[in-house]
Amino acid sequence: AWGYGTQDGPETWAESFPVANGPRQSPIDIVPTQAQHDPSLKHLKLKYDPATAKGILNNGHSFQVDFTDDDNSSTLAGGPVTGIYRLRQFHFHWGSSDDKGSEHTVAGTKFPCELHLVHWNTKYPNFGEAASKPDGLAVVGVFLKIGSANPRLQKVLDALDDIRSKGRQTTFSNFDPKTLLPAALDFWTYEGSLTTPPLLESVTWIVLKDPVSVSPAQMAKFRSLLFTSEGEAPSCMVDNFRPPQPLKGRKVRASFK
Ligand SMILES: NS(=O)(=O)c1cccc(NC(=O)NCCCCO)c1
Ligand SMILES: [Zn+2]
Repeated sequence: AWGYGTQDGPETWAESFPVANGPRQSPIDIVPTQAQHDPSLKHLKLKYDPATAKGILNNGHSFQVDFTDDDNSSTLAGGPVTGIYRLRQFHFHWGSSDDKGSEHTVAGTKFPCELHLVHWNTKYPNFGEAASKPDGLAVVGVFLKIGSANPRLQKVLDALDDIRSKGRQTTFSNFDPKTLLPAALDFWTYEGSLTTPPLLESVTWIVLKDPVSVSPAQMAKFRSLLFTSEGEAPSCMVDNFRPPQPLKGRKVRASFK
């Protein structure tokens, strides 16, 4: 199976997932001076109901907070997408030290952590179907930058003690992911893919320009998770990020001047 190590990491993924070398792979390096302001882009409309938060899971690659997605209680609309996309889960990618960890980079700058809020297009019957369509998914990316402790992260980080090993999950309720976002929702957008296998080219990426803060102590909590299951030799869950991929002629648009 795939991972982030030397034997199973991003440089090996094309062996099992040839789309890894496809025309619209993610993440990318975002170069602000090359991004074109598109005044026709609508503002992002995010409506999240805290009651849809369901559980938190260590899936062996990251940890994710899952949401019930059987109605339009938690949705994304506007921005670069047409129609309504339902929130499915959010998760993070982070580094072994504060100088790396994000998947997208900004003019070569790496952030210590990146949050992904994953939504699927309700024109399709479910997430699995949507994930195989070119307009099936919309992922909002948020950079985390080292600074003061972020109180909005604390409930998520406090739950990590219960999901230390791969396969562990616990209930996680009454959480509004909107509290994890920066004040301004200015964004860059481009057509890309899942950043992990199966690397499906089905994602409209919406990467927010403004980061939110995370403290070094909070980063240490992310790094206390394990890639491995209980009973296996423990391996710290760190550096679970794919490096930037070739742009291959794609345009990155900016919602702001
Ligand atoms: N990292 S990401 O592009 O936001 C993203 C979003 C939604 C799904 C995925 N990847 C997967 O679901 N891969 C299947 C197995 C992953 C963990 O079990 C990646
Ligand atoms: Zn991700």
